[in-house]
Amino acid sequence: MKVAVLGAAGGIGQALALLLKTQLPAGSKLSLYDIAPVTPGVAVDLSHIPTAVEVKGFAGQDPSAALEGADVVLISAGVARKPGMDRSDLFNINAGIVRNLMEKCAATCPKALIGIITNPVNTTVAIAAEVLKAAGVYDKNRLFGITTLDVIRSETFIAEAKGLNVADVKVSVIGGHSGVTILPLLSQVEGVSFTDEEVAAMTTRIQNAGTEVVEAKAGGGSATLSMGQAACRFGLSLVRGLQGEENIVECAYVDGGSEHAEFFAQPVLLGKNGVEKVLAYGDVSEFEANARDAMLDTLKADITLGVDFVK
Ligand SMILES: NC(=O)c1ccc[n+]([C@@H]2O[C@H](COP(=O)([O-])OP(=O)(O)OC[C@H]3O[C@@H](n4cnc5c(N)ncnc54)[C@H](O)[C@@H]3O)[C@@H](O)[C@H]2O)c1
Ligand SMILES: O=C(O)C[C@H](O)C(=O)O
Repeated sequence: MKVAVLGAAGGIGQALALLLKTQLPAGSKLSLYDIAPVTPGVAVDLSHIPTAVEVKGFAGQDPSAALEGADVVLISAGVARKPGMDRSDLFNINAGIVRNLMEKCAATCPKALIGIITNPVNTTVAIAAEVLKAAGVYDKNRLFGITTLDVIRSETFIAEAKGLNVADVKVSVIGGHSGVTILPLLSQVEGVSFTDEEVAAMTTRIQNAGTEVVEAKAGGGSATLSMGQAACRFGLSLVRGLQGEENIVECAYVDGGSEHAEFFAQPVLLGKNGVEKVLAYGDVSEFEANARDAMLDTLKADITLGVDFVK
């Protein structure tokens, strides 16, 4: 199994690479690419960790060598927010970065499962899809916006608030990955109940958690370590699915035939071809139904921005 990380010298990329080096199955290959010249050095550094995962690093303008034979590609290349910015403010720089990297993926590893981390995810995933379509290699089951950070935040915050063992807390987060498009389905969390006030406050906390980190880092970037963990969890789930393990379910932002929008985050069953089945997200409360319906104009506009950028 070969996993490529694009943006591997960055805050997320290095954390993710470390976790993958220690957690990928024995015999895996880890391929690190970034425009930063330090990237081969990051790979050398990681290669001294005694696990049966081979690491190679590539720098420069062309990621092709890093992508050759990749089964999974995780993309965190791009710029991150500073205080006062929305994720959409990253579009001007990150849209072109994702488009260019996806052109290389389409040419070099068109069958790979591709997970997009680079923000604004609601839009960059649409860009990725359009590039793959233009190259004639689009398979909607192989492209994912990684929204796992919203899931692990929800698990953490709910466990803290309710005094639960976090390992027992399971939460679906649907919609997209920014502001009101992030919708945790608190009504479905087993073994806990929330007052209306708690639901409103917890939903807002989860929606604003990225900003919480951006402000706490005070100009030093956005979430990197928690995102490294989230991307590792998601990447390992993709690998497990590819290896034929059953019942691997993660929430992800996919082109899954949703009635709500062309791309929509919801639980998906993963398998040997990526998305095996898009799962229904189940019954929702009145609060959640209203929040879901209220997000759709924003989400659709985010998607259209990406489609138009490529077309
Ligand atoms: N999906 C999520 O939940 C989530 C969470 C956190 C951050 N993010 C996003 O992830 C992205 C990366 O964040 P970060 O904190 O790692 O930023 P960072 O600045 O620390 O790292 C970004 C890396 O991308 C590299 N890069 C830039 N252009 C490149 C290109 N064309 N090809 C290859 N590499 C390139 C840079 O050299 C840098 O090493 C940001 O857009 C951020 O908003 C997403
Ligand atoms: O908030 C950001 O800009 C980064 C990321 O999307 C996050 O949710 O932490």
